[in-house]
Amino acid sequence: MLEMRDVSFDYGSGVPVLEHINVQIEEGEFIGLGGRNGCGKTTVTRLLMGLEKPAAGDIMYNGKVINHEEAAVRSHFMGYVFQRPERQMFRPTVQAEVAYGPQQLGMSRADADDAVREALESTDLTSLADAYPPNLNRGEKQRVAIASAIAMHTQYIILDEPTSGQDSADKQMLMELLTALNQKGMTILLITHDMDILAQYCKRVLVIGNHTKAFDGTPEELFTQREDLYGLGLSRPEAVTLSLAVPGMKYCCSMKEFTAEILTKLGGKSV
Ligand SMILES: Nc1ncnc2c1ncn2[C@@H]1O[C@H](COP(=O)(O)OP(=O)(O)OP(=O)(O)O)[C@@H](O)[C@H]1O
Repeated sequence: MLEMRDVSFDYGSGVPVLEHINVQIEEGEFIGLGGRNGCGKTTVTRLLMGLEKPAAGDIMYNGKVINHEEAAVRSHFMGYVFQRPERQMFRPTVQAEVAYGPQQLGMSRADADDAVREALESTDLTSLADAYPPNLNRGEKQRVAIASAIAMHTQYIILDEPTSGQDSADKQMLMELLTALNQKGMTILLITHDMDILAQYCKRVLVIGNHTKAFDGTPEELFTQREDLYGLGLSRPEAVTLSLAVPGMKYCCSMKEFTAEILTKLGGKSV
C-alpha cells in the first residue's frame, strides 16, 4: 500500500500548495485524480514518486516511511508517465528504452529479454521496437513509458493527464490498455481533467481543493452527491446528467451505457 500521511508541501516560498493530505492507495485500485488547474495534482504525484519531498508528514510504502528514498529507488515499484513522455526517453530505440529499467534492476539477459518482449506485446509496440522514440507520436511515446514500467514489473503506474490533446480513438486505446493492466493487478493513478474518464474508467476518484483532499469516493458518489462540482473545477458528464434526468433510469457512466438503457426502455435497438 502507498500512503500519504498528513502531508504538507510548498515549493520553498512558504505559500502552501498542499496541506494535511491523507490518502491510502491499495494495490489493484484504479484512481482518477482531479481538481482545478493549479490545485496541486501533479505535486501530489511528484511527492509519491520522490521527485519532491514533503515539508511535513510522510510518504509510506507498505508501512515504511520512504520520504528520503530517491525517485530512482521508487521506480522499482512505481512507474511514471509524464505529461511530455519524450522527456523521460534517452535510448536510441524503443526496445533499448524499455530494456533500460530491467537492466538497472540487474535482471539476467534472458529475463530482461522476456520482460521487454512481454511489455512491447501488451502495449502493442512490437512493430515499433526499432523505432527512434522522439519520432513517435504522443500516444506511442506514452505507451513506451508504460511499457518501461511493465518491463520492470512495477506495482503502480502514475500518469499525468495522459489523454489531453488526444483524439477519441487514441484516448480509447490508452484507456483500454490501462483497464487491461488494472485487470491484471496493476494499480493505476491518473491525473485527468476529463470527466468522462473519471466516470467511465476510474473506480475511485480523489479531488484536490483548497490545498487538501476535497473528495475521496466513487465516481457515482462524486457526480450524484456533490453539489460543489463546479467549485472543485469539475463538471457532471453528459451521460450522468441524462441518466439522472430520465425517471427510473439507473446511473449511467458513459453514453454507450445510457444509449443501451434508453433503447431497452423504448423497445428500440442499436443500429
Ligand atoms: N517548480 C515549481 N515552483 C514553484 N511553484 C510551482 C512549481 N510547480 C508547480 N508550482 C505551483 O504549485 C501549484 C500546484 O501546481 P501543480 O502543477 O501541482 O498543479 P496541477 O493541479 O497539476 O495543475 P494543472 O491542472 O494545471 O496541471 C501551482 O500554483 C503551481 O503554479
